[in-house]
Amino acid sequence: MSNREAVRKLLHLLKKYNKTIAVIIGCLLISTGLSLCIPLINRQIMDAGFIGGNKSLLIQLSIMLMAIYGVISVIDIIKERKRIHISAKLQYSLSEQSFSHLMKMEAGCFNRTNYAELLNNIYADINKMVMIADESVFFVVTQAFNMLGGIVGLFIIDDRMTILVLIFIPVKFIVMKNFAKKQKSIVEEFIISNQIYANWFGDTVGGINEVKLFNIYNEKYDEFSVRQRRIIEKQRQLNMLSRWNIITDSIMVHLLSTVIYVVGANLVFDLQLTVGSVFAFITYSSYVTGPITAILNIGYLLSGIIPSTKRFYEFMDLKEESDHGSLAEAAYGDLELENITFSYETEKPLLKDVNMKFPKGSKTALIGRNGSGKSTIINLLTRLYDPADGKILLNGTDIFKISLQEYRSMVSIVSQQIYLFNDTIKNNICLYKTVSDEEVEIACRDSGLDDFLKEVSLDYMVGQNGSMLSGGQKQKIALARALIHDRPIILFDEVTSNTDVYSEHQINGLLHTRLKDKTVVIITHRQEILSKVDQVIILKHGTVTDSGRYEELLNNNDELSIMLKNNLSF
Ligand SMILES: Nc1ncnc2c1ncn2[C@@H]1O[C@H](COP(=O)(O)OP(=O)(O)OP(=O)(O)O)[C@@H](O)[C@H]1O
Repeated sequence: MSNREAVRKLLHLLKKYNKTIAVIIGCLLISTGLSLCIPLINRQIMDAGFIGGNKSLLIQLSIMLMAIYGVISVIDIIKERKRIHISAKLQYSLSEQSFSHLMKMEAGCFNRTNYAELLNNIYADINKMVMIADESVFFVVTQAFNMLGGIVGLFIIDDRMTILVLIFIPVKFIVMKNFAKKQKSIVEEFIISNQIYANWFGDTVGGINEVKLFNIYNEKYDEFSVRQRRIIEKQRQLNMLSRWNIITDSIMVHLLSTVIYVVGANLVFDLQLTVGSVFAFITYSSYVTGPITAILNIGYLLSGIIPSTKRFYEFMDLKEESDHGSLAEAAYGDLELENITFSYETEKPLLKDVNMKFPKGSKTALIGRNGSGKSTIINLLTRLYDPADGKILLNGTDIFKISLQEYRSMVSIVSQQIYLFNDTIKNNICLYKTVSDEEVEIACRDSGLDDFLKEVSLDYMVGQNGSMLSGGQKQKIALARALIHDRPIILFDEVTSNTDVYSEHQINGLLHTRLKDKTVVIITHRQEILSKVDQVIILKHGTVTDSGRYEELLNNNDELSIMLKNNLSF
């Protein structure tokens, strides 16, 4: 995305608030107009009041000044309320957009990024983008007005000295522009360093147990040190640059004031100018030179906002799950994979022309060596990924013609990689579905979780991703969850890998009792289950090599019989 496009997107964000922005700019123009009168009043206070000895005029003008300051303050409060309102609305709207996009993103988008990096990027980018409603952005709009008023004020006082100020403008502009350019490049490096750190941090915290068990703390510490130092160095450079910016600005302003004092003093001594005029002139000159910094500060500000805007919209452009199906109600029936071709990465084809049929209410076991594509079939059946070619049919209807929500409401998954929310066992089972306690209890009994529930209650908090539970207990919660949601198609992804013989027996029993009418696809190499299912499908390197009833395959498929006889795992 180009800078121009990023600016266009930012302006588009503000479009909704046109009216409020108009009020803010109106307020700023009124207060700028009022402040332009202040130097002239001050000049009168000095010349006619103090030097001329006119006490009553001095009091009147002082009261007038106070009133002007009062009005400016009231206007400022009105303006700030409006501005803060825009800022808060923007923050909510960007957060809301990013959250709903995140929920709809394709599963593949999460393969190369971790949650800490995502959180860091979204949080940092939104905070930066909201700065488009920063006070200084609106302030700059009125600065042209301020400059113009300042130049008029200067000319009113003395046109010769005004030339001095006008010569100063391009000098200051060039110096300040250099600062803005440098800051832009440091900000970009700072953002990249932060992103690298957040990615590394999320990855390291995710692998905290590996760090401990493999004693790699020192190596991780070194990595931390390199990454964190890079960020701190960039931050240091930014702080120093900003300090140099302020110092240079102030030296230049003082230089101009000194020149004005010297030239002004000569004019005062020659009785061509009053003392009050010199002070008013200095104030007006700050009205003219000040905006240069303010305008370039916008460059400063934008140099931070634009990279964040680009990254935010690149994130927003990540592909969402396709959901073009219009069918809001799908009929339960046979599930079929027809000539399915699929790959996670284009250069590495995985599934090649795969055909499978799971008749309504049937039980199918998928077997094959590691990496043969079993879980990938489940990923396609849950529509976490879309096939590159071929069709998946439910009761003869292409599942892509069914709305994603409707299709997903027909499928449950019991996976070895179940994610448990940091909530109670009951809430993890029900997942926002309202069910009676009795139903939950029955599901817990059928899933074999009731043993564990003798030790803890259903209100037991499971910890971050079920960290307070064993692998087997987590899988039983996954099974109870599937039973409670009672969907017609149930996919078991290696659920028996973490279960003991008793639980395996229980799952096998369930398949032929409570789940009797469901279409079940189960990835397992457990013989007790294989021997009872309606069909076993063997996958090898992404293709179906054989299928049939277990006993038939045992007799006809050499590879299977050798492996099972030797009790080798698939
Ligand atoms: N998200 C992914 N992105 C890229 N490649 C992937 C992804 N998930 C799996 N793969 C690759 O696809 C291939 C098939 O993986 P899959 O998980 O389907 O195998 P599997 O048969 O279930 O294996 P296992 O028995 O080890 O669980 C593997 O080579 C794997 O490296």
